[in-house]
Order: sequence, then C-alpha cells, then structure tokens
Amino acid sequence: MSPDSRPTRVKICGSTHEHDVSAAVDAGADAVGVIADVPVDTPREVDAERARELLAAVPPLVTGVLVTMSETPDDAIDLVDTVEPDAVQLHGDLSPEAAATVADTVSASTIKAVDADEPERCLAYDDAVDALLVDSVDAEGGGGTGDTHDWERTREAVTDAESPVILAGGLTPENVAEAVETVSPFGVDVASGVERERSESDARQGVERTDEVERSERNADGRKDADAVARFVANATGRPEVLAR
Ligand SMILES: O=C(O)c1ccccc1N[C@@H]1O[C@H](COP(=O)(O)O)[C@@H](O)[C@H]1O
Repeated sequence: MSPDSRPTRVKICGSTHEHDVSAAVDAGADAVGVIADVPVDTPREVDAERARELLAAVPPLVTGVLVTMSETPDDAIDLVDTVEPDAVQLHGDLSPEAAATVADTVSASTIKAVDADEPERCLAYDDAVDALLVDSVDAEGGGGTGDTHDWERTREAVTDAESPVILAGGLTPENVAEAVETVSPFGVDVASGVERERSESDARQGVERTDEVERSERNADGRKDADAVARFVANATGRPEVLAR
C-alpha cells in the first residue's frame, strides 16, 4: 500500500513459462510481463510467437504486458500486432516523438521506461504515453539488472508527472515495502528479484565481471519462485500473502 492509501499495482515481469504466469496471477499480481525483441542477453527473452502464447494464458482482469527494446516505432508496432498484449513497455532509445507514434498507432496501452540515472527524462514522455517506468538500466538500456537506484531522486523527479509512474530496478520481497513508502509509485515492477537462485557452484569462476556475466549469474534460468512472487505482492500491497498452491 502506498503512503497515501492508494493500492500499489504490481507487475511481475519476464515470464518464460505458463507456470510463471500462474505464479503471478495466483499471488494477485495486477500485470504479467513477457520480454521479446531485446538486444541484451537475458534468460527472460522469448520469441514473438511464444510471447503471444504466454500472454494468451493471462486471464481477464489481469494486464498482459509486452516488454521490448524495438529500435524503431514500426518494429514496435509490428511486434504489438503479432503479440497482441494489453500494454507495451518500451525500453531503449525511442524518442518522445517515436514513443508517441507507437502510442497513437497501437490499441495497447503504452508504458515508456526511463533510465533511473536521468529520472527527469520522464517529463519528456509524459504527454506521449500512458504510463512511465523508472528502471535501473545497463549500458545498452536494458532492464533486468537487479540493481536498485536513488529512490529519493526518483520520487522528486516524478512529482510533476501527470502519468502513472511505475518503479522498477532491483526490487525484492525484502525491499519493496520501503521502496513503496519512499517513492509512492502507482505501481512496482520486478523481474530478477522473484526468481529461483543460481547455486554457488554454477557461478562462473575466474571470468571478467562484465554486465553480461553478472546478469547471467544472477538467475538460473529466469524461472519464477512462486513463494517469492507471493511475498513480493503481499509486501508491495500490504495485503496478506496468498499461499502458493
Ligand atoms: O528483465 C530483463 O531481462 C529485461 C531486459 C531488457 C529490457 C527490460 C528488462 N526487464 C525490465 O526491467 C525491470 C526490472 O528488472 P529487475 O527487477 O531489476 O530484474 C523488469 O521488471 C522489466 O520490466
């Protein structure tokens, strides 16, 4: 629950299997995300046809979100036509004009992700899209980093935004209540923070610590941990935890 008593919406992102969709829906999530057409190496990416299948498994009253880093408005529009999501979340470099072109063309709602290093950029997209998302992104503009950012700065930067603001980046069942208390966002979004952990023995030894190495070590396979999903939703919303079936 946000400090002003508005219920905080929760998106569980990066489903790669129907079990991940069920874990989110059963826990009471408001939205389920699938990731397609991203140039970063992530265990959560699926192809367009699989994204369509997974979102078809999202029941009515829960929002199915396509997350993409399409490089042009036409690419994003074509992908939305194929996947048929309820909402599309645009990461990457699309300008406010390009994002507006997508928003004006597709029937899906449009969310623009903005780098948490420059949360003030949100305001440039405020009139162009339906919602804004502040995320800790890597050098290529990809999310799923598992890194938190300066929540106080984000809160100040989005104060004047008219659009709903979604907070993402390194959220976990353990820190999401504090994040909601600090930023009072419309919603929160998580990917790696509710996934099964990779065992220590699987971690690559003696390899240079690049973004890509750390990204692949953080998650075994991008699959969701149903208990962690349930705790995340409960701690974000203040509702009692729905026990995993
Ligand atoms: O999750 C990914 O791998 C990803 C790749 C490219 C673009 C966006 C991606 N994910 C988005 O980032 C947020 C935050 O991720 P995390 O919780 O820090 O792991 C995630 O919810 C997606 O919306």
